[in-house]
Amino acid sequence: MTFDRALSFCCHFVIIGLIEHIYGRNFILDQLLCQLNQKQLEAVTSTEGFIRVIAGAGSGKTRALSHRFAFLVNEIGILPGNILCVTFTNKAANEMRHRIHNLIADNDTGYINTFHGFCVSILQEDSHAVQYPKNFLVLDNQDIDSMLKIIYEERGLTLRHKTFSKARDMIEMYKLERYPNYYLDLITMSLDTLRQKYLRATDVNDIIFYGYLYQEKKCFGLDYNDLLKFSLYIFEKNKEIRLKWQKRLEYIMIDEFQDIDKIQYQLMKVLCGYHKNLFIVGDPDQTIYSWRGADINYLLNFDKAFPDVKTIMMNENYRSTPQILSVCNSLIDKNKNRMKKDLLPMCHSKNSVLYYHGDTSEEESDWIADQIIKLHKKDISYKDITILYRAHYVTRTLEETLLKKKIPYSIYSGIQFFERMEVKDALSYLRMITYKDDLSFLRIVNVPKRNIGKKRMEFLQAYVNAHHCSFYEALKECVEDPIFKGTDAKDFISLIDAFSVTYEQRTISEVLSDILDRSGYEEMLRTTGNQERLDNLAELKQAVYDYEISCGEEALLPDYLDHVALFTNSDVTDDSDKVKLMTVHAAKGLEFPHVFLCALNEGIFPSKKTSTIEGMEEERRLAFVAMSRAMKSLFLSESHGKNFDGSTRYPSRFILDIDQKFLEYVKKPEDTLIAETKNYIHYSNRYLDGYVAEQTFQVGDKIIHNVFGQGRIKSILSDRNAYMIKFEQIETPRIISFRVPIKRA
Ligand SMILES: Nc1ncnc2c1ncn2[C@@H]1O[C@H](COP(=O)(O)OP(=O)(O)OP(=O)(O)O)[C@@H](O)[C@H]1O
Repeated sequence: MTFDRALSFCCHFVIIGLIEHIYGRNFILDQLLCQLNQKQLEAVTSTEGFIRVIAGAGSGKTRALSHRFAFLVNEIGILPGNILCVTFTNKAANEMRHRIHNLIADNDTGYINTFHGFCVSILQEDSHAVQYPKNFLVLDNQDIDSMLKIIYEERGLTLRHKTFSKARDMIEMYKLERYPNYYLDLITMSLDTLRQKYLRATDVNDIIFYGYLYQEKKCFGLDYNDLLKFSLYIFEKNKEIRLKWQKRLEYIMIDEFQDIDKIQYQLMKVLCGYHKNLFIVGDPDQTIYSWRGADINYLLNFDKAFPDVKTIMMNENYRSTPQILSVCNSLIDKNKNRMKKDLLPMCHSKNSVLYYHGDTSEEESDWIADQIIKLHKKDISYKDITILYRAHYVTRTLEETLLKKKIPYSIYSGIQFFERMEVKDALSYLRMITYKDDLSFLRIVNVPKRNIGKKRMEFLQAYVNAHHCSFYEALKECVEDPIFKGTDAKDFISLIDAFSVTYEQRTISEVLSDILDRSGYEEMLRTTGNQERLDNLAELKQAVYDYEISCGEEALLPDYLDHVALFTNSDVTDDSDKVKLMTVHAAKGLEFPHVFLCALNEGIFPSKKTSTIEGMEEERRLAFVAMSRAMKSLFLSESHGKNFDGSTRYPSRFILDIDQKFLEYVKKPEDTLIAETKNYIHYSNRYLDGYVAEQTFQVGDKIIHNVFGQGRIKSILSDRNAYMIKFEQIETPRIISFRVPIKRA
């Protein structure tokens, strides 16, 4: 949080206090509730039992959730610590926390977190039930890669066997599908037995998988899957702990319920088992994570799974203009498998949705840039403009154009902020002070250089293996050995030990600045003249400071480290005046005044990886999510040319799906291109799994085939979706798929 924001919070609390003093509590309640429409009001005040809100995009779900929290606290008198509010991302959790802060004027905002983040809270309190220490490590991708490095070196594997990113995916798949009970190995096996299992493995995947489990257990590290599995396991095995959490969580609210997966659903079911107060909000049209296990049926069948469910529908949209909503409604209406609902506009405007077809991608980028310049001339800030796309690779031409036309922009992604070398190093120093774990040790013991190179590390590794201790313990025990003569090992130990003793009495930001200074890390960056890295460290310090302000007294270093391990790049916001570029997935749950959705081409959006009918519907939902982010204006564009694989680029079917009367064509594709596109879509649809071609003819009908000419249907092979046809010009009959167009003769 910036200083300005902190100040505005304080002012807000003072003002609430004053109003309460002058006008009394009912005035505050009226203020709280008068910001809501009828349906929102119903959602906010229906506190008991199982409530499902099916809400359209921009209909104020987030507003309803935050006001409901405030109503429970301010009106009913529930303590914030007895409410759990689950959001989809950390960014959304932060946003919700701020909003609730504003509404309840209380520092304690209870549990507002993602499922993973909430599991960290469970385990911080109860990991003893699985013999894990309270200070377990939450692992992120870089930690996993460091572990893979150790395994690869130990077992002679190379990236040719498997890249780290494929290995990570494989581990996740093994945990979810192949060995769903893997966590029992972590919990019940001794470290030695786990190591034996790893050493006995011969298959590459098994070596990596068991090597990883061994490494995880060795440092008491838990990845995202483990956090959920461990929590569920504890609840299953330990009735007392389960009851404690169930009793504590008097009210549970879950946002973005359309994207919940099986294990999150199981956890939620356990948690609401005592008070039975569960409030869920979701939009079936915004399910975009099926590929990661999300299942829309949990939302649709909620009323069958729980007793006396009250369902509230919210369709009044406060975000977008009527024109934008007509485009969104008309697009999503083309999905067959959906609960029909239209978004109703509450805003007024005359701006049309513009569509531009470029002959080349340069032309498309030029048009976008020119539109941005026009908006900017009308006093619209760059930061109110966002360019969305399906996949990162389309941004190259766009970036070149923005640079050329001197339009400032920032991309939400690339290397993730918390994965940048200097940020990871700084966090490793903090972790070293707190946990003294091997991963952090290996990362920073020789950064900056302390003359502890390969030979000395091998020496330490041998000591660790022989004495079953950590690297840090090994270094401390061997520091007087002649091999460490001429190194800065002693200074390193004094530094870490000194900070370990004092960090609990200091603020995290103080510890961070001090360790970066005294370790010589910042000095190292200064001497190499790396300003960008220094700027990133400054940004990290600001992030730590924001965390301290929003968490109050709870802000301890171990909490911060757990919090930060759950972060992704989309959680870092850049508030400077720049156009934002991001993928549609990253834009989920956000809104922007002016939106450009570019590269709307077949093979890009919908993605060429789409291989099923359901997948195609998910792509359409994704396009719907993209368009429904726009508040005041929406610009759609695409361009002709060739794809990477040499295939022709056609305009996306999603443009054709939209009722053309809702689009204003700035430059329209030629009629022939539109005809070709329709033809392409027609044919490519038939290759999607789940495509059911209809049987349109009966036995005996005379038909004409494009190539074989006239013929007569002899029989219908329903099980194979095909006809047996005797063609006049061919002697023997042929089996012809329903997929192929055949005309009646
Ligand atoms: N009752 C209301 N009156 C006026 N404005 C409202 C009302 N409810 C919500 N809004 C405004 O509408 C916009 C959308 O609200 P919100 O972000 O809560 O929607 P959402 O349902 O969470 O959206 P999505 O699912 O598309 O991410 C916000 O700018 C919000 O301030």
